[in-house]
Amino acid sequence: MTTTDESAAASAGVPVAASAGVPVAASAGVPVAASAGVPAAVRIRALRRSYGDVTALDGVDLDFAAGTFTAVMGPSGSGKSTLLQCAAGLDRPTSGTVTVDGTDLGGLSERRLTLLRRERIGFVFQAFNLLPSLTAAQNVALPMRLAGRRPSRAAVRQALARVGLAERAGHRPAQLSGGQQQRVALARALITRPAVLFGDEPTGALDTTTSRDVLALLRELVDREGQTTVMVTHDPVAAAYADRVVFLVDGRLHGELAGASAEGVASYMAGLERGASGGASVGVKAAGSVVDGERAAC
Ligand SMILES: Nc1ncnc2c1ncn2[C@@H]1O[C@H](COP(=O)(O)OP(=O)(O)OP(=O)(O)O)[C@@H](O)[C@H]1O
Repeated sequence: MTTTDESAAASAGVPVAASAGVPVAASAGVPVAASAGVPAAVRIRALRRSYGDVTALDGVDLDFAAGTFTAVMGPSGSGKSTLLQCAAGLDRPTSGTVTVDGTDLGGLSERRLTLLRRERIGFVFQAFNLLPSLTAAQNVALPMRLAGRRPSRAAVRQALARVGLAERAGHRPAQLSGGQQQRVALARALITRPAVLFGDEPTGALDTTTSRDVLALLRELVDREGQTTVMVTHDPVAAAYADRVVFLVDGRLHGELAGASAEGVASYMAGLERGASGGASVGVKAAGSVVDGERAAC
């Protein structure tokens, strides 16, 4: 199987994670949404991931509440992609637990983990990873076909309709714009109705306007269908589409903002880049509010 095939297969069904463990003033370490009685689609506890001498994740506790949209930010090398890969079952933690939709990934054999990834987790990448020789419909159906299943035409059509591409089913990637190609990748990730959709810089290869269109679609999928979504991004404007932004620094959770504006996210990031004390604080509940600077000294 080629790398592209593997990516396509991996993107066919995904789980996610959520935030907890960040010192949040009003909820004492409980994620904002979870504290409001929303179950966690992804639960991460004491997550560590080392690569030789490099500690990419250093004890992360986080919940991603069902039906919410979370952005993960932080300086380069802070562990964002590693967090997503571990939460999506694409990488194995050195220690700690990841629970997706009630299943502890650490207890699964490789085969069962692969099955869970296909059925319960969706993943989209910066690169769209579509097979150029296949039509949009065939690309959407590919992961299920690789899993030995044949999705109905109606299911494929519906998946494309959910991302606004019902009329493009017969087009090949080269006949589609970048934004449309990412929408096909989204349809492919969502066809199994995953418990969690993960995106690693899903708009990183798109121009500003197209990027906003894709972000608006992600937001709509959360609002309309309750699609739990977790996205790594470097872009404060992108992060502002999320309900919640969590910040990693040196493999640790540094803080979070709820309902933040792009300016609020940019300000927090600027604080981190100045050396942590500037904008570091933890936001809770009220839209755009920043409450409690407890981790500011990290
Ligand atoms: N497979 C690997 N082997 C060795 N080190 C790795 C591996 N994957 C990640 N790392 C290291 O772990 C740390 C975290 O990497 P990660 O890619 O998760 O960071 P990131 O926040 O996503 O960075 P960026 O924003 O630059 O993409 C880095 O120091 C990185 O070099």
